Amino acid sequence: MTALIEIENLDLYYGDFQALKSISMDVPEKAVTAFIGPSGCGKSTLLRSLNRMNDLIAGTRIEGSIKIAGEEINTSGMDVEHLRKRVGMVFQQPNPFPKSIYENVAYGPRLYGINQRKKLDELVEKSLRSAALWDEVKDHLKRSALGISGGQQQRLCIARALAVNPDVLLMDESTSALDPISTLKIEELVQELKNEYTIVMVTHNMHQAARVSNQTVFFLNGEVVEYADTETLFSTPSDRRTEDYISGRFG
Ligand SMILES: Nc1ncnc2c1ncn2[C@@H]1O[C@H](COP(=O)(O)OP(=O)(O)OP(=O)(O)O)[C@@H](O)[C@H]1O
Repeated sequence: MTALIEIENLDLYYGDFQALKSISMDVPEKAVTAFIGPSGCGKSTLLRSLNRMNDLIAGTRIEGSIKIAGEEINTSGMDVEHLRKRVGMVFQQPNPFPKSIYENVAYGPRLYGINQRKKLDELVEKSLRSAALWDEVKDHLKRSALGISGGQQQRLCIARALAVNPDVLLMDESTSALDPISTLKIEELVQELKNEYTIVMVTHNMHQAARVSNQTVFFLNGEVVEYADTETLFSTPSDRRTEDYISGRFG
């Protein structure tokens, strides 16, 4: 598989505290990569590094290299707005804007200068279809996004991210606030989306990582302990610490 993201010797500090230690790994294109590990091991920090969301946290210092499609993103010259268009993100809690369903999805395209109604209508429909939400909302696109269920709101947030045509979708525990049926819908959706997008997901749920991902990365104390294809990592882990974690001995 081709690597879309190449991370090399990445160190990240929050003030004096080193949260990521010499991380080197590749993220393959058009596949699902899962980050697992106990609380506080650095999963979300690495995820946020991939679209420079850590820039928003005061006192953060980062060293090392992250290349996306061959382009270094850890440089002062990087256009961060453009990077976040290419690398979209969905969070733990659904966070639709207090606007209509339509306007949530049209927001990004409008920001990037698309104002033609017909073009926006097409983009909204395409994004909602890709997020497996169209059939449920097509007859009330003008209703408030805050009035739909949590699971639908999360799929709306996925549609909003897809509307600006990203290459990468980052998902930070994006199903942990949802009921089992909504979770399953998003897991099925991720299976579809990986045909077109590179997906990186943080999950606390090892069963989810096993069900959904192609590659799994196990983190501990800011380090990558093991990185393998998901089946191998869960069936024959090569590091004792991975084995202890996936068999529930800690974390
Ligand atoms: N804004 C911050 N300022 C200072 N320290 C932070 C900040 N964010 C995270 N940390 C610390 O960095 C370490 C890694 O945190 P991170 O949130 O990346 O872990 P995680 O594996 O995603 O955890 P969880 O599974 O609980 O979300 C933790 O020790 C955390 O306390």
